[in-house]
Formats: sequence, structure tokens, C-alpha cells
Amino acid sequence: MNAPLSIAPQPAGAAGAQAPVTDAPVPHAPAVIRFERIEKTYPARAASGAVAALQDVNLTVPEGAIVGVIGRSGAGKSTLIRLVNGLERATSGRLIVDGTEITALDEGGLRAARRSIGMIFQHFNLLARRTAFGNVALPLEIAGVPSREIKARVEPLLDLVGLGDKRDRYPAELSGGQKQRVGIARALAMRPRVLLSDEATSALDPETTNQILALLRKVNAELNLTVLLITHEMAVIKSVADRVAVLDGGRIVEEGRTFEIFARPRHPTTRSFLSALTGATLPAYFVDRLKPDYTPGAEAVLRIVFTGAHATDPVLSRVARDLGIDINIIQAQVDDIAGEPFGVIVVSVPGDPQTLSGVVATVEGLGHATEVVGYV
Ligand SMILES: Nc1ncnc2c1ncn2[C@@H]1O[C@H](COP(=O)(O)OP(=O)(O)OP(=O)(O)O)[C@@H](O)[C@H]1O
Repeated sequence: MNAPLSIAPQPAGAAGAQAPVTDAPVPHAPAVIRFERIEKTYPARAASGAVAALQDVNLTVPEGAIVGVIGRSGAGKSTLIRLVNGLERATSGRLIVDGTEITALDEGGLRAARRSIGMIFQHFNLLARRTAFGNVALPLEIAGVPSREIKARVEPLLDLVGLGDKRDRYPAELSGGQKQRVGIARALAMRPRVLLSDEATSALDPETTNQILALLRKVNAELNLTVLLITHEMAVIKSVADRVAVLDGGRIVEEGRTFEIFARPRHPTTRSFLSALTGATLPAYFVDRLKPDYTPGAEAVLRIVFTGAHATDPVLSRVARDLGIDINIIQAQVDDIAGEPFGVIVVSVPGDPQTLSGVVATVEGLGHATEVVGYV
């Protein structure tokens, strides 16, 4: 389905209570994680009422996929990921992980199920008194694996994450990125089928973030590991996730292939995450001038997404010619999302509603998606 984007502002929360928008069917690979009508309500405390942290969450994570869940602070991301390994219990609904109904397990059953689920954390959660080797070995020791086998399993894992030469270093002697590599090796020690990533790159600088995300892609591909990650950064989703679910106020408001969501975001929350990403790549002097609303004489800043083989130049020259307007190119870049070419061009055009809707209609009529980023 190629529903064009409308530039008409949608009332806040207009889509919030509806079913999530999704146009990409979940691939046919078997589901390794499946949330079915999951609800999670934290009970009332003395000073505060009950909190509905997750409502009617339905989400499928296909085998071998990397699925990202993005949401703002308080959207319910941590709650969602902690349900998967039973650190939180759902109030209602069914959650199936690797063929086991997690929601039906008692504590003993959960302990066993956790062995096939690895997890990495924002602050790494390493034991300061153990070396890199000792941290990776810990889950194996707890499971009673003989020490010779532990060595045979831990050393290749340290090599896999690029830390073969740091096996005897303590966390305090490692950089943030190296600590997260230890965290990843530790999460893989029990040979899980599922890896959960809880804001694993939020404490890292951009370059280290990219290295860790590349490592996640590598272990996903080499070990056919299914990955569910939560983040508040669209850049993380763009770099690593095959599919994305947008969580807002405890509900999944949009879900689909990352490429499709980037090309045609439909929910206001998704759009605002993408605008923030576009904003982050625009020159600072320009972002400082951006206003959310039109004032007479202002120019509209339009983000146009070109997918596939469409050329950009004929579109812009045609719009300029047909409407008799000037178009200023502010930024143009060709990106790659999950291996598919994806061109984004940011332009400014006359911002009066009539001209702007003419521009949008022409560009969308040629099959491209548009979004008004703001006005200057
Ligand atoms: N143990 C708890 N008891 C009561 N309320 C909780 C508890 N944990 C989370 N909440 C509430 O549930 C909602 C969702 O919280 P959650 O931590 O899942 O969100 P989040 O998207 O992970 O946020 P952040 O990005 O800030 O970590 C919030 O309103 C939060 O205050």
C-alpha cells in the first residue's frame, strides 16, 4: 500500500487509541517472540494511582530479525523488554518466546527459559571484581558448566567481540565500548536464541555506538540470533533494525519494515522522531531558525523522501516549473536503510498554504513522500 503522506497536521493523539498503522506484513519466518494483547499495569502506591504501562500490545519478532522498539521516556519500553525474560509479569495477555508461553511459567520455569534469552544493558552491568573473562564465564559457572568447557566457550566469544587481547582486564580498565563488548559476549555465553538490548548504546559516543551496532548485526547474522532492542534514538533503528515498532503511551502506534516507516511515517509520534533525526543532520544555524507554524512570508521546510530508482532532479525542476516557484536545496543525502537506497532531500519553498499544498500534491503525485519539518 502506498498511502501518500498528508501534510495536514493531525490532532495530538488522534491515532493514539486506534490500531497501530502497519502496512508491511510480518515476514513468514517463524515468530520467536510474540506479544498477544499484552497489558501491564503497575498497582497503585500510597501517593500515586495505578499506571497502565502497556496496553493491548501485539508484536511479532520473526526468527533471525532485529526488531527495534522506539519510544520516549515513560512510553513503556523497559517494561516491554523486561516482560520477555520475566523480570516483569504481564497483567494479562500472552507472551510466547521461543515456543514457550512465558506468561504461563512459574519462577522455576522462568529461570530455565531465561537461559535461551541473553540481555545487554545501557550501563553494561559488569561485575567490577571480575575480569572480562570472568564476567563472560559467570552465567556458565552458575549453570554448572565444567571449567574446561567454560574456557573453550568463553575464549571464542571474546574473539568474536574483538576482545581476545583483553581477557584479563577488569571493567575499570576498559572503555565503554569494550565494556559493552564484554556485555555482549556474556549475553551470548549460554547460546541464546534471543538477545534483548536495553538502550545498549545510549551511554556511548556516536562512533562507538556505530561499532557496537555493527557488532550486533554481526552476531545476528553469524549466529542467526533474533534481536529485540529498545531505544529512544531513531538513528539506532535506522542503522540496525529490520523492523520497528513505535511505542507511545504504552501502545504500539505504528509498526512495520524500517525502510517503509522511514519513507512513509504516518503516526505523529513517528514523524516527530524522524523530524528530530532530520533536524540532527541539518546545520545548527538553520535548525535554530526553524519555527513550528507558518507566519506570513515564511518559507516551508520540506523533507522529501525518494525511494528506489526515482531521480530527484526532474521532480524538483518540474515542481519549480509547474508552480513557478523557487526551490532552495538545503540538504541532500543518499542513505541506505537495511541495504535499500533511500534519498532524503530537504528544501525550502514558499510556505503559504496554497503554494505548499501544490508542492506537496505534485511531489506526492510523482510517488514520493513529503513531510513539513517547519518554517523559516
Ligand atoms: N515498578 C514500577 N512501579 C510503578 N510504575 C512503574 C514501574 N516501572 C515503570 N513504571 C511506570 O510505567 C511507565 C512506563 O515505564 P517504562 O520504564 O517502561 O518506560 P520507558 O519507555 O522505558 O522509559 P525510560 O526511557 O525513561 O526508561 C511509566 O509511567 C513509569 O513511571
